[in-house]
Amino acid sequence: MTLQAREVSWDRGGRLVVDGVSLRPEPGETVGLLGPNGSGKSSLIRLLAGIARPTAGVVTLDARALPTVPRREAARAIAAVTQHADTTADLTVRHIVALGRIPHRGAFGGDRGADDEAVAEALARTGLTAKAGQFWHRLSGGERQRVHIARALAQRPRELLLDEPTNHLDIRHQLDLLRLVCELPVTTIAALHDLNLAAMFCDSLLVLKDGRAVAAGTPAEVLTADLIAEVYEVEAAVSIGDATGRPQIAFTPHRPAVAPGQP
Ligand SMILES: Nc1ncnc2c1ncn2[C@@H]1O[C@H](COP(=O)(O)OP(=O)(O)OP(=O)(O)O)[C@@H](O)[C@H]1O
Repeated sequence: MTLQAREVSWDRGGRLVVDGVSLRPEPGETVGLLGPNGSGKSSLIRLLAGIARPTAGVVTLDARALPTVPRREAARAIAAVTQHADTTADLTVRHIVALGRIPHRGAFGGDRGADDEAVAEALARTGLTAKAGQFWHRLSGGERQRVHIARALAQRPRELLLDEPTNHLDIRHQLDLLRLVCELPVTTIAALHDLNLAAMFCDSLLVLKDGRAVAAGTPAEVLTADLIAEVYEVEAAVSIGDATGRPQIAFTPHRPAVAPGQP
């Protein structure tokens, strides 16, 4: 059992930005959410995180409607790193990562040893151990992004929701982060823009367009040249990598051919 969406819709300001989308990840798998700007990826992540409620359909955690799950239980199970996550307080990296432990604290405090261990592990996994004492305002954009991921990891969630987790990272850190996410025994749903990274690391993909799910399946099933032309309106050649057995996408500078009669 995992976090699932059943036919969820979200009317946001009079427009359906998520329109009847279902998502049923296998426990432990990494799901890539794809789609052009404005297709509803962040909105779906907000619904799955319980930050917003769907106007139709239901998000479930272990088959229970999310609003009926006790707040603390949901906060322990689900960690979300949303877009533009920021912190105004000027804390050190270690303090910010330790905020991920808050859902584990009871009325009489928590297990200090377990907290310290989880924070140290999250810092190490995200390559931030040497930066633990540094203040937030002295970090680069990519380092800040890794701090947010580390905070989510320190929470030791079962379900991890990531909205464009690699957008500020250099290529090494992009690869490191996605490799890490895949190795974690955690169900991860990540909105991604880079189709090659999605193909390389995700177990399955869900493609959104105008709020609707237009394709779902393994990267090889989903990432065809036709689908890329239809959804992103770009021309691409798709091959299967010898070393990876996964699709590799090479884009061309041309616009895809349009059907006769279309503008
Ligand atoms: N606060 C809001 N109120 C009303 N509509 C919104 C709001 N935020 C976003 N939208 C609209 O919802 C739609 C989906 O946006 P969303 O951010 O979910 O897309 P996305 O796929 O994550 O896009 P991107 O790749 O650009 O991050 C867009 O058309 C957007 O204009």
